Amino acid sequence: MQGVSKVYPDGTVGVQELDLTFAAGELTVLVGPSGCGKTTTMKMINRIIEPSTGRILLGEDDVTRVDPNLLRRRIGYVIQNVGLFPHQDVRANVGTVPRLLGWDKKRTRERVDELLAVVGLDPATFGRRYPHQLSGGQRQRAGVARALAADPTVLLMDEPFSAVDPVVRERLQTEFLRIQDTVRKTIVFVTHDIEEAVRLGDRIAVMSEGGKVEQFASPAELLGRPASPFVADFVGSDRGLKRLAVTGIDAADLEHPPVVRVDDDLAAARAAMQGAGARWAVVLGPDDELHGWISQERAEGSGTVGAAGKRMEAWVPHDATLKTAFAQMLQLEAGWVAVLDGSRFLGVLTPESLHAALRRSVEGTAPETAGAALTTVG
Ligand SMILES: Nc1ncnc2c1ncn2[C@@H]1O[C@H](COP(=O)(O)OP(=O)(O)OP(=O)(O)O)[C@@H](O)[C@H]1O
Repeated sequence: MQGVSKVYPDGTVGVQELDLTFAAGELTVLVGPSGCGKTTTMKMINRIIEPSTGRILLGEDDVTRVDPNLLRRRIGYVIQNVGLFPHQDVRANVGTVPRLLGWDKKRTRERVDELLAVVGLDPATFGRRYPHQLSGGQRQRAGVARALAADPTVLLMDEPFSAVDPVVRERLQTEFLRIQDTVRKTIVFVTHDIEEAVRLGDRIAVMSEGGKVEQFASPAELLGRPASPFVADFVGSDRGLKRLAVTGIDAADLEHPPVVRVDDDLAAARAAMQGAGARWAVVLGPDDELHGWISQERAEGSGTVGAAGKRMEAWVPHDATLKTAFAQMLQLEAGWVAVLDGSRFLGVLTPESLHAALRRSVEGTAPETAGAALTTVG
């Protein structure tokens, strides 16, 4: 979108001089308070609303020069409460655009069944049902399948998950992320819910009244470095906590306590802890798999580490987020969690290293300015 404005006939400015680039294959979220122009922005992309000025390019094409009907077949559209046709069954609903495109019956049917399976609706069970015979979550899934039917390059989603309860919403979000992982559409997603924005977005545009973009950034950057008091206020005072959910574990974040083996004797364990100046050591099996841990106290006397050590349940895979690691720590009342690659031990996270990892994530996403470099030192 280049210099796009929308002034409604009554003089209301929906959006003003908007410049935004949506990267191919990414999910971009438009988020902001009610009335800030999110829906106006989205609906100009498929020309449900005509822009007053400016240009909107889809690849090479200026969308204002494309026949709107042809345009909308290239752009899937999912709205709140789905907008499924009430008098058509699920199969007919999902097959809408392929039919418009003149696909034959067999091809349409195959595509519909494939998509229903993708969104987790068994075609045999749900294909012949009408929208009122589905739950809110199932209707939403059918809506997503319909939007994907003709394999559009772009998907517009306007608060698609806001009409269902929080538990169903979270499940739909998880499923949707899985679908996006396989289809990799260019998605513009409108929500007023910052949690949803942070969870789903590759990039997030925070908008304020008049369609002004206050910040356009990755979730981690938005939470770590809000560009203005407006953004800081909008993302919330618990943004530090929210950031845990969007920050992955980096090898450099891990701590490396002394390591002993299950069949080592206790004298060796004592020596390892003394050598490292540590009060405890991680106990590993022969293939570096996590067995547990042993404290200085339990390492007194004679015998093997395996017999004296304690089992350890607190672990996370290396591709988990800091939030998962922190949740494990709290749930198991553990002072640390092990980070594993498959079953292989990589290192541990403690509250201190979690905190350092959060700080690192902010510094890592910051532009390379002299100021940022200075704060990193020390
Ligand atoms: N047809 C219209 N005529 C006049 N003003 C309009 C029209 N449609 C929208 N507006 C105004 O344009 C501004 C932006 O509206 P828009 O629907 O884009 O906001 P939004 O961010 O999507 O809000 P919400 O989160 O409440 O859905 C608002 O002030 C709204 O009142």
